[in-house]
Amino acid sequence: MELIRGIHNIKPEHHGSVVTIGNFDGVHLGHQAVLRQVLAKARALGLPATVMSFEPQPLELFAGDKAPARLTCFRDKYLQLKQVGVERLLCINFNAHFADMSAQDFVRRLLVEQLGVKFLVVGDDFRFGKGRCGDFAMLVAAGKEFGFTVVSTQSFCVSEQRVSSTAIRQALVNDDLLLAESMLGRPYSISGRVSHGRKLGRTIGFPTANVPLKRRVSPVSGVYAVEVFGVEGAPIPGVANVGHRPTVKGVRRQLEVYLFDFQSDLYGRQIEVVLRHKLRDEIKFESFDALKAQIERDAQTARVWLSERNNVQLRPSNGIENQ
Ligand SMILES: Cc1cc2nc3c(=O)[nH]c(=O)nc-3n(C[C@H](O)[C@H](O)[C@H](O)COP(=O)(O)O)c2cc1C
Ligand SMILES: Nc1ncnc2c1ncn2[C@@H]1O[C@H](COP(=O)(O)OP(=O)(O)OP(=O)(O)O)[C@@H](O)[C@H]1O
Repeated sequence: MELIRGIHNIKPEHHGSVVTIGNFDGVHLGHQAVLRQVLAKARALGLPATVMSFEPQPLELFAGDKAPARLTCFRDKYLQLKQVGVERLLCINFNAHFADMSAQDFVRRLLVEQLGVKFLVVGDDFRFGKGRCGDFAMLVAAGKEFGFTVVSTQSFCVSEQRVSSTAIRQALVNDDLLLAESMLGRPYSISGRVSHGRKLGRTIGFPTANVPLKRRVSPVSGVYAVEVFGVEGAPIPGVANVGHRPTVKGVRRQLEVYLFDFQSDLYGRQIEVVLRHKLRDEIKFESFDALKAQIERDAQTARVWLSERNNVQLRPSNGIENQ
């Protein structure tokens, strides 16, 4: 998949495309349905399937700290879009200058002159341009004038609820990991590179791999039974905390994971931590010893939960129990 970083990097050879526009945070099942539509049309027209997305997301510019939590960082979004077969990702730096572009300029300069869009797929509630003045009707009218087709997406629902990044964030805040999974089409996970921590964990028998969340606001917090991918062929079970570690006066929020029965060095490795089950909220303990005792209990509960889950999954589906 070709990544075009910014409008200034759109080249004449990028002219002529089938485009969809949005944040695509999480690349959930609703997004995937839209992308299938885009890919099918792109194949039929012999043009590249192109996603236009924004970094930061518009609300991250407008609302700052009050912006909704992010389901995926840009790296994961890139990989997920690539995996579904998108050929081009145009990532627009959503800054004050871009936000100031009029709806007319967005259509004429960007969509028509630079991208030469031939077919556009957007939600019928899509708004764009300075002051969110542009809407679906305006795109349809512009399509007639400049010779491109605009279609709206059909709502993709799970259990009669429209799948959206917002609904998934809400499910995660409610600790409903299974509902989030049913809308994402995969379990919720956090990926990142393991960095050096304060190395206090190992002094209490729980060395942890730290994954900084950087500027990303996480929709989850607390202690989870997890499985870690990307280290060995098979996932490694463990227990993780997402939070700012009030007991040790931690400042920044991060993900810390203790992998069961695992000794090797993970520093610098890119890992994916799949959250399987929430155990509890993060709390401030009176002492480091009390924290240690609780982490021991957390680890034990996580081990039991994960092994029971695996036993259920290994059980034959014809109802005959293993002896
Ligand atoms: C399973 C688990 C649960 C944790 N729960 C809490 C908690 O409730 N409160 C807290 O302040 N820190 C919690 N922590 C974070 C510890 O404070 C942290 O792992 C320890 O200080 C080691 O930090 P280090 O990686 O910088 O060495 C937890 C860590 C793990 C692995
Ligand atoms: N469930 C869905 N069914 C059909 N189209 C969808 C669905 N969810 C999103 N889309 C469409 O996918 C494109 C990108 O969506 P975008 O990421 O902006 O919205 P979203 O997932 O609904 O997020 P939010 O909850 O933040 O509004 C848009 O054209 C949007 O209309």
